Amino acid sequence: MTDVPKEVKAGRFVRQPNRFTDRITGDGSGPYPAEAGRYRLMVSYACPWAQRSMIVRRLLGLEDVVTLGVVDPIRDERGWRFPEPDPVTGATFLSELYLATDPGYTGSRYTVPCVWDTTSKRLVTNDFPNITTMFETEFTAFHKPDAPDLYPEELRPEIDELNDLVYATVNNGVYKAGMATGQDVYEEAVDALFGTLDLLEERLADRRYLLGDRLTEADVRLYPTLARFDAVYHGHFKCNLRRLVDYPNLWGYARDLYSRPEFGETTDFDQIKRHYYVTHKFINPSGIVPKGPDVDWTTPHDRARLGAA
Ligand SMILES: N[C@@H](CCC(=O)N[C@@H](CS)C(=O)NCC(=O)O)C(=O)O
Repeated sequence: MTDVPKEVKAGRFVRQPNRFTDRITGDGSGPYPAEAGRYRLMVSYACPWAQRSMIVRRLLGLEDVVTLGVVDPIRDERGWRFPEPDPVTGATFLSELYLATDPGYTGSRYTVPCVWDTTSKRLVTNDFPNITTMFETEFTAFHKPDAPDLYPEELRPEIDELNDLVYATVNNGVYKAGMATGQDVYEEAVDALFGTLDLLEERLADRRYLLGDRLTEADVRLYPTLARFDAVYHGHFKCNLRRLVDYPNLWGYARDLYSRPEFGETTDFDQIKRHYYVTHKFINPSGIVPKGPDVDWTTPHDRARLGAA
């Protein structure tokens, strides 16, 4: 397992395209109508892309509508494994679900998050941005009464634009830095990452959330990367120009979100650290998991002064 991943080409990490990109529909058109109890979201607590879908599922009150399957945090060459055979699908490895859907699957990885349809016994999607926006826009009939509108029509252009920047330089930027096997490629990724973090720090000086005084999809996209920053990306991925705790606004913003159960209870620092440090053997051959950092995510954040809850 010390081999460089297949997705690193000429020193540069190029993420594989998502194989399954179907959509569940609220209006019942197409093969995957939104229905309570029909779909199962497969996640790992370690994975930032999966945490976003768990946060949105909780914020919208979809816990009884879309069930949750959770894999072990440590992966070997067989990929993600369920601690017990998954009671709904019977799978022991996540790969079984990929191969049941497409026996000729040729991707180099079987990824979480993904959504399984218990009726057709197929994966509907493993396209993480599609999963959150699908919960937000196609499951409205099942949202809890006071559910926030995380993807309001009038803010979509601004949310999408910000998400594109945050994806390229921050969410995926940390992977580009961490997986780089060329010095220039690494430095380019780190410079872009901290350039965006500096911008976000400024943006959050007078706004409680990225879009102002309401929580949106943009916050859900950024948070899981911040939650992993000092614990993993700063050391393991060499993103060490600054730590999250060195950015007063970003750090306060991250603690503000962490204090809500949808964010805090889906953040498992132990699984996060064990996953990255043990699974990425080509970066950390010893598999030693560092003890630190010694950071208190529950210190008061004083962000309420900037706007609504
Ligand atoms: N679907 C996206 C993002 C999801 C993703 O990368 N998930 C990671 C965990 S954070 C995963 O499942 N990796 C499995 C593997 O590398 O075998 C992708 O294919 O790149």
